[in-house]
Amino acid sequence: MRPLILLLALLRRAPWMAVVLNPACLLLALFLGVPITQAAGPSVALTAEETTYLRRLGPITLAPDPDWAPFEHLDESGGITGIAIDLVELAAQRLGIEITPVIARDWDAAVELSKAGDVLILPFLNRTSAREEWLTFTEPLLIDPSVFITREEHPFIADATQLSDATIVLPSGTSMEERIRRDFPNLTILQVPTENDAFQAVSNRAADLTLRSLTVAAYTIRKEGLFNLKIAGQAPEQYVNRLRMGVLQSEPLLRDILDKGIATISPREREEIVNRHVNITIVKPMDYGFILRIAGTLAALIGVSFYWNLRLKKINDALSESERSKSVLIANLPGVAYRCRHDHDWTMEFISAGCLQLTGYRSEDLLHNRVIAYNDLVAPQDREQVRAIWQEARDADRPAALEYRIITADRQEKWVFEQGVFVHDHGKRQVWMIEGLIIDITARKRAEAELYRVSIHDELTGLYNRRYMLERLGALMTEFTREAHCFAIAFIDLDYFKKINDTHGHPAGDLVLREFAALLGKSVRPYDLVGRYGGEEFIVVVTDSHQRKIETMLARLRESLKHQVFDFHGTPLSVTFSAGVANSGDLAPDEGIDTLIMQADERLYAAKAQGRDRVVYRRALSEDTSPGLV
Ligand SMILES: Nc1nc2c(ncn2[C@@H]2O[C@H](COP(=O)(O)OP(=O)(O)OP(=O)(O)O)[C@@H](O)[C@H]2O)c(=O)[nH]1
Repeated sequence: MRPLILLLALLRRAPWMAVVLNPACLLLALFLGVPITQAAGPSVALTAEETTYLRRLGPITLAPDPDWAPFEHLDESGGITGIAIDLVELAAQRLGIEITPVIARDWDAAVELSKAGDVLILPFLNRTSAREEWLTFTEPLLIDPSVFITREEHPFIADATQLSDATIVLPSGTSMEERIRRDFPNLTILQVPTENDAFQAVSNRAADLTLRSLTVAAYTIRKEGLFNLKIAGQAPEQYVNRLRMGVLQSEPLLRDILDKGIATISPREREEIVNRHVNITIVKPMDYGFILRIAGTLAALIGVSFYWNLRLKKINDALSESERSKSVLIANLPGVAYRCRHDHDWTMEFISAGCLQLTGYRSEDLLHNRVIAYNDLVAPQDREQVRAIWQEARDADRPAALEYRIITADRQEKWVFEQGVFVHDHGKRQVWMIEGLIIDITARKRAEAELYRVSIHDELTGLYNRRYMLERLGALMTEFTREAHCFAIAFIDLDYFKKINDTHGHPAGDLVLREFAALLGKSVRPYDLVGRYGGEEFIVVVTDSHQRKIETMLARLRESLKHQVFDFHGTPLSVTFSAGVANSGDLAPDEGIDTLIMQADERLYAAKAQGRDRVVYRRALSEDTSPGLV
């Protein structure tokens, strides 16, 4: 009997001794490094029913295998010892019960005692269906893997099904034999009487391998000095030993009580008990096949990762290059790239650095309207139109392109061209932002304006040219037809102009043309139109014309001209003009601008024919005209 069982038994019979023994045990435990919990009293509370049951049950007997070291075996003094015994004792101590071992001759005898009901418990065995015929099993006291044992020179066993021509040796009467026959039909089975014989058979080459509990193997190799043996591989999961107490089927309550005690044993306590008997550190043998598989997988992973890293690097390089060129492009734009909200302020979320040059404000001044909103930069007269164009683009779901003016920080007006697009969400339901470009087109606008100005003006006199005058006459005619706004035209031609050219040269004629044009310009109201129709012929268009107004204007012109002397390098030059006038109000309904021009032209010729220096209005009037008469 183990000293601990003796001690527990003593305490149960004479509780007063605990007063003396508890401090002594505590000191002893501290000295030996034994966990305090092991010295503590019962830690499982039994129910009244369980206590009554145990009292009625009487001695709790168990029959260990006397020859199954290190789990259960006889020590030198004939007492039973081993891992199983220590685990049972610990559970019993936690339960506060006493378990009495009955030492049988051998394992078979122990089984017979159990089958006969002479002992209540077989302490440490795997559950099998054969054993379940008379036993009920507790939870495992210990879980112990099974391992293949071979001689030193034997290669590591990764998969025992691959072994050929191998003989496996097993002790007879174990639960393992039948399973091995089924799972490893490739192996020849050799049976020997005891556990120890199995190890010896491998050591002395009677068999190639055996399959035993790891704990037993470690213990036996060490104890028997079988150093030509080694643990060569772990058996599959179904060979793991779950070593339990087998309780007579008639005593399920005893099994439940024992389970309560087993549940209190911690993994650390199990490990300490096993080490106390085996004193081994288990170093798992190298599974080269497994390592090769892992190495292969790792190599494949490294290869794949290397490939993807390369691809990623290429993509990143391309992206960086693309980002770089985009940045360079944006930085060198003749304007700005932007992203703004479609709100009243056109709130900028991003605007490139060109902002400063374009607007006189830094990008950060415009971001989120910090200093100024973009809408405030748009020239007030263009704001409505800008908004309308963007709204139209949004409604039609298309990009927008527009030109408008902005007012810069130093109050200059600049023309800009903007092109942008709405950035939608995936469903295109909610508009996010507008993204686009704004470019300074002031220079182009000025060039265009100059081109246009040149295209509609006469170079010598600065008056509108014939093409522009005809264009405007067409527009006035349309307006007249639609809204009856009358207008009158006068063709004015200088008299005997050729003589000036002939007498004083072409430059003298140019001077007269320029000076006369200036005089003509001054004679009309700002909203009347004056142009050079060709050569020395001019045209005046008087809008909202009443006969009186054009008469007054031409009379004033003749009067001015009478006193006007053009100075050509000291040579005084003077000139008169003849004119023919036609009024849109006098046209028949089917007559248009051509008729009006023809009438004015005819009347001009009439004025010439009548002696020049006069104005002819209507045919009726022309009969009355005399030189100088208006
Ligand atoms: N200096 C100058 N002369 C021009 C220009 N354009 C036309 N002329 C001249 O104007 C003159 C027109 O002469 P005519 O058509 O005979 O007319 P006119 O001499 O004024 O005689 P009437 O019109 O009948 O009074 C021509 O000598 C043209 O060469 C111009 O731009 N500069």
